[in-house]
Amino acid sequence: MSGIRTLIQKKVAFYGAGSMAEAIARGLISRGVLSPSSITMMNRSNRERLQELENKYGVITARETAAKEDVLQTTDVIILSMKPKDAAEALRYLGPLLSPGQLVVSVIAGMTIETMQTLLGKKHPVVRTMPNTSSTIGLGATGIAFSEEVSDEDQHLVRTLFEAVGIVTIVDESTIETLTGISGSGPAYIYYMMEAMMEAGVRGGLSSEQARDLTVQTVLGAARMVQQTGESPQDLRKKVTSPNGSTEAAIGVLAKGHFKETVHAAVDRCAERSREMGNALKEEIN
Ligand SMILES: NC(=O)C1=CN([C@@H]2O[C@H](COP(=O)(O)OP(=O)(O)OC[C@H]3O[C@@H](n4cnc5c(N)ncnc54)[C@H](O)[C@@H]3O)[C@@H](O)[C@H]2O)C=CC1
Ligand SMILES: O=C(O)[C@@H]1CCC=N1
Repeated sequence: MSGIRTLIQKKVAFYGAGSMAEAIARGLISRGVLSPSSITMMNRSNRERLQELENKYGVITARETAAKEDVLQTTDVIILSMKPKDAAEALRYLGPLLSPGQLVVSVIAGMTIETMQTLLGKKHPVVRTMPNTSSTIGLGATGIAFSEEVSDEDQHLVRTLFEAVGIVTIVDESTIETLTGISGSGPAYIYYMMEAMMEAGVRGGLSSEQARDLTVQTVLGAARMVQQTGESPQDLRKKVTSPNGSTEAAIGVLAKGHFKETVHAAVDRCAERSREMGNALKEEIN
């Protein structure tokens, strides 16, 4: 891959090698933003998983403690991509290894910039992001909040990294939990809706393949309609809904089941849960 020109000439390490790390790494590689040889992935102890990532994407992996330590000491951008419960230990370990030129980027739900810097033991430049798994295919949606210490150049770098795998919005840190409730966790709500539509299709006599194809195309088409026509979902919904017709009947059932209120409550609960996870991490400081 060394002959391929890539957009960013920086080394990036994923500290945590699960689904989110894979989604971003895969997106960055397939979009030609980073070469696989610029990416190092590491996890706590699952060597088979690292072998799988090496085989699939040609990335470098760090398995032994000394190799991991070397990566964490020398890589330009370290992407924290472990679960919140593992973050405190990892950040405490990382802090003393970091030198000033390195940038720490977190995708961890709930963990605040303040908590990150406290656990690192210094006011190191850190970035709090909330991406989603659609980054895998370049259709991610990522919210980003920077600590004061992040230089303009590094802000640009992080933006470029995440824009390569979807859209980016820079937000005030205070809104990132709500953003998690919309776009971070949002794909799961849409999948849940799709599961229900497919099940209903099969119950009504469609084959599972038909139900799947029709549901997928319907979700895709609806999202594209909002994007490409510029019309609001409400106006587009009205165009589907003939007076006294079948759609109106269906929407009536959803409204009776408090569909909108349920979605609002789900988003609120997601944001609240992110805050709870953040608070649990904060408590680990003392
Ligand atoms: N999955 C998703 O849709 C999204 C996840 N996130 C965030 O991404 C983070 C990771 O989530 P997933 O990828 O779903 O989790 P996962 O469980 O698939 O992956 C976590 C990885 O972290 C590694 N790890 C744990 N402790 C470690 C340590 N001390 N040193 C090195 N590696 C360590 C594990 O071995 C594993 O490879 C979470 O904090 C989550 O909040 C953010 C946005 C979306
Ligand atoms: O479920 C979670 O906690 C993570 C954060 C956003 C999506 N997945």
